Amino acid sequence: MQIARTLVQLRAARAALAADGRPGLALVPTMGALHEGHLSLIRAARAHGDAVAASIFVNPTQFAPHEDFARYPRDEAADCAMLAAAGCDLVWLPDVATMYPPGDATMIEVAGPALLWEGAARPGHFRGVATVVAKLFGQVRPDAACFGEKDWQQVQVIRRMVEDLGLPVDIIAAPTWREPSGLAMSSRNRYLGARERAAAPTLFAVLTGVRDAICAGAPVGQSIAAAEASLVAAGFTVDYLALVDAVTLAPLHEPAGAARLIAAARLGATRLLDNIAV
Ligand SMILES: Nc1ncnc2c1ncn2[C@@H]1O[C@H](COP(=O)(O)OP(=O)(O)OP(=O)(O)O)[C@@H](O)[C@H]1O
Ligand SMILES: CC(C)(CO)[C@@H](O)C(=O)[O-]
Ligand code: BAL
Repeated sequence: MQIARTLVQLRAARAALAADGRPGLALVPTMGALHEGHLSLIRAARAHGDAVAASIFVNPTQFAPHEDFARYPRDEAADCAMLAAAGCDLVWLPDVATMYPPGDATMIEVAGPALLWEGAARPGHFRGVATVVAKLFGQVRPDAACFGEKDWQQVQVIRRMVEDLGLPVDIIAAPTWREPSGLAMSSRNRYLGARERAAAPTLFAVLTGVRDAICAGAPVGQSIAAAEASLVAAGFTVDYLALVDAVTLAPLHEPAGAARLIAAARLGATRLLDNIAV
């Protein structure tokens, strides 16, 4: 596995892959602190592309000032070992000055699917995500890029940006990788204390319960209100739990077309996301 830390090294590594007869490249953007969910993306990317690159960059512009940028888990050595073992060909490890050079003055603002939910709970978050993903695409020049459905809204925002800007990158969405308890794997799960970890799988259990109730004909508003009450009883603070159009993220009052149940809820200081198809 080649490791690139500068744009010069990245270009050389990219050229070496092409010279090796592997012109197609799929990128898996990450913020590191890797787990099995990330490795499932590497496998999905391998199934699509000739070669696989991963990037690791904890992107400051997608964190608000009060959020966990400074304490976000970082373990580059363990991440690189996991990527190499998973068959990754290239890892891109840029620093902040490479991603945001002096005088940097361009940000990408997606409206539409970025406005509600995570966009409302974390103002500026998707602006940072869209900007860094567009930069990564420009630097790595992948043919495809793979993102996890765990961050459902993020996938829709990136698809919107790629379509609107005409970026030549196929977006692959990979299913959410879960622990046996049902808890969606996430780098932030390592913030959970023992009691919080025991309560965390309730989020997925509650989502599947709401989905089943809605599919059996129960009213959406009533099912969601009952689910929020169950989450609060389990110790969560609910940021949102909503039935939405799977692509536009517009709220739905009854299931129609491709619908998604999305949720963000906090256990202590740890914010968990999850979603399922309805
Ligand atoms: N459990 C999972 N299943 C599938 N994809 C995942 C999972 N967890 C993360 N991903 C995907 O991995 C990519 C990188 O995500 P990131 O590095 O932020 O990890 P994370 O576990 O989502 O961390 P965080 O706790 O910050 O949300 C994203 O496309 C994300 O959706
Ligand atoms: C896509 C991403 C790597 C951009 O920083 C990040 O939002 C993430 O890890 O999901
Ligand atoms: N996986 C989403 C990245 C973030 O929470 O900033």
